[in-house]
Amino acid sequence: MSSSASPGPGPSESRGSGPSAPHGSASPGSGASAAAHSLDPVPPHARESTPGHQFWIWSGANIAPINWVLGALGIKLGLSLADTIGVLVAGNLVGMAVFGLFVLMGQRTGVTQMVLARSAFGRRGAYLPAALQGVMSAGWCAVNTWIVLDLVMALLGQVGVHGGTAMKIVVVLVIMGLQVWIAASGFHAIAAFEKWTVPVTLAVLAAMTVVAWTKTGVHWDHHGQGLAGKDRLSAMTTVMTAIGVGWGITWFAYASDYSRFVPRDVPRRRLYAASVLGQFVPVVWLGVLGASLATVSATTDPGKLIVDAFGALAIPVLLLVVHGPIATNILNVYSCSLCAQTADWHVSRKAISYGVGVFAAAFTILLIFQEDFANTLDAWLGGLVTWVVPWAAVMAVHFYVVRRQNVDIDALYDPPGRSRLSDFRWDALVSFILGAAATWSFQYGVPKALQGPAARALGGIDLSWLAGALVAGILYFVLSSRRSGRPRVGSPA
Ligand SMILES: Nc1ccnc(=O)[nH]1
Repeated sequence: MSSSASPGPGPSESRGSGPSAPHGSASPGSGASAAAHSLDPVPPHARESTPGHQFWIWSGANIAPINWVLGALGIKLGLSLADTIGVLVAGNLVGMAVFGLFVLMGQRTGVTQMVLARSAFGRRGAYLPAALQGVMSAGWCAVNTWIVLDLVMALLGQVGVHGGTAMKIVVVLVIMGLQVWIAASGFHAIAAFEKWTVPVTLAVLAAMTVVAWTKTGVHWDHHGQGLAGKDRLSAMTTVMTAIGVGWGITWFAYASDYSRFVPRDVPRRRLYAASVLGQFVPVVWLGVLGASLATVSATTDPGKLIVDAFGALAIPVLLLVVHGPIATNILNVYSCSLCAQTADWHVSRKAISYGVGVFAAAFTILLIFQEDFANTLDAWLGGLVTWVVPWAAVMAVHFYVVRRQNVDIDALYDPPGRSRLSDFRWDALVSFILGAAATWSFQYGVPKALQGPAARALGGIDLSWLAGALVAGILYFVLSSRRSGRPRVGSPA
């Protein structure tokens, strides 16, 4: 086993600052400023995270109302409750199992997910996934904030505080300010926030669930629109892409940004289990809660149904609802700032975080005036799966099959133009682009633009994630082995 996967005495070793030192310019590998530290491999002495932290981070990221809203999607598309729950459980089992593989990349290398992408895509080729991931995480920041607004207003109304659009905008600004502030403080602030707040939130969620399942009259035998044959398969596969497998997939591009703080001697199995369960438990729990409540009322938000059934929960539910976007978006803002640095944007991580906040606040306010909820949401999720799937397939094949987990860490930080990696690695870029085309062709989303020709030919069955993963993964394997023969362990990649 080569030692090349350990950070070694890289540039960060001599800096001695914490992993989130925020000042100055980001010039990874220059050795000149503490700022680059947020992108550099995390040195062994700064790796203090545990599987427990990772569990709370990933649970926090998913104990959010967006998950019950999405759980209701299957019911809205006419599926029975049993089919909806089946898709949620099976899809997330598969999606999260693969998510765990991306978590392990970070522990092994100490490197962020998008810097790792340089290994496959090239020093400048990685600008493409980094830019996409940057836009996606900033977009999430807006979507997660927007999705709770109506509910926050309804709950505030319950406790006697009433207001209109102006008050919604105030709520956006307060939530955005909080989340950007925590994210700008860095990984330790994020880990501490999740560790202290998530257990409380889980308790509220448990109380909500008891009320939901005893007092609201859930129809456990809900048959939906009695879909059968192709119609049923079409709706099930659409839900699978959006929130079954698709949900785990949307998190692949974040995994290593947090697991890089876990020491290498922590057993991989424990880290894998903690991270995968941290995602799986709240996603499926909230999804099932949302789906079951959608059988009571297709139009009323589940949080509102619960408060209507049990008014005393109004304040705890309000806290849970406001906590949701904050716990998720601190990850989005933090990972977004790492993306900007990966694209050699020489601005401090803190400045980027505040910039993301301003952009996301503006975008959230724009969404307030957007009417078509389901369309907007499915378009957003479908669009993500289109690029994350082929990127992830290339990365997984590159890291686990081609490089056999041995990536030359120092080479990742060579300056652009003079990198031991090529600037652009076309085998990865071509596989990525053709994989994205395949994903889109096989997609059958809610909006027309996300209904590709292959999916239409199949009568509306959505196999996008599978098609994209196979095309990008197999193509990358073939191209990369043709180019270099069998790659030598430990050679720059
Ligand atoms: N599913 C998600 C992936 C990434 N960020 C989010 O906020 N949500």
